[in-house]
Amino acid sequence: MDAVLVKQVTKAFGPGRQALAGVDLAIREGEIHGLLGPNGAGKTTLIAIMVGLTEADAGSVEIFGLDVRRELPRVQRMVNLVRGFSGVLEKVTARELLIYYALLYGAPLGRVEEVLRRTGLWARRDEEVASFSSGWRQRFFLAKGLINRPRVLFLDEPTVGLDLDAALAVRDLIRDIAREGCTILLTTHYMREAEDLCAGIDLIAGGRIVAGGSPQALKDLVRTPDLPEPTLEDVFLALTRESLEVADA
Ligand SMILES: Nc1ncnc2c1ncn2[C@@H]1O[C@H](COP(=O)(O)OP(=O)(O)OP(=O)(O)O)[C@@H](O)[C@H]1O
Repeated sequence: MDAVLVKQVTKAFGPGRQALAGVDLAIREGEIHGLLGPNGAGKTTLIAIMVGLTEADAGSVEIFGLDVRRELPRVQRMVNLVRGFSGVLEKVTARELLIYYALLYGAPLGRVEEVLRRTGLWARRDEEVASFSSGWRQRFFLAKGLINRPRVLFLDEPTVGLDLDAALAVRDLIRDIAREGCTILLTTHYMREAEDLCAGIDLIAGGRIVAGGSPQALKDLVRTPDLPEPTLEDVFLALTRESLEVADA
């Protein structure tokens, strides 16, 4: 069974403001799946629909066979969402905040220690999250994202703004989380990150999926005698620009 199955999802934010124009997407259980696209392509809107924060105008999303619209409370117990650039409360320690989230989700309090250890935050559990550097903050948000043992974790630009070392540490953590069986949908503007982490990638532009497949399969799509060894950046530029030119024509 697919962990996530999206069929013909559309969403408009008013007349002439079509954010998603019939998106199909499938993610296999246990996979780290990339959703890549230029600014305004529809990635965040699609994630919001997949986790039940926003309603699609048409189409359906299933998480492990459960329809997000009809089974929202059950779906929300199975998923979690981590965004880059999230704010945190002042004057509260990592442990205190995680206890709060555990109570909110009805998770056993023992889960707090587990996620603190899992994310390397145990030694800093009694420090204020507001005092953490961006990289440590992002670890905290991953810990928060794991508090309800999600089967699918949505990561919307989880390494945005991090320096290389911090980004690499977060990527390692993402890989470990997937290895433990969690399915992950990742958006990122860093092609290297997508290539390092993702088994499958969908490219979205102008609210439509323009190509999908493994990083290698995507490169094969744009390989030419002039460009015998395309990078994922080449793929991204060629396919997203092409689709936007068609949409503008
Ligand atoms: N709440 C909203 N009201 C009106 N328009 C919106 C709203 N949210 C998104 N949009 C529009 O929908 C389109 C898709 O936006 P979305 O944020 O999903 O793109 P994105 O791919 O996540 O972009 P980025 O890479 O910049 O985060 C954009 O044209 C955006 O302006």
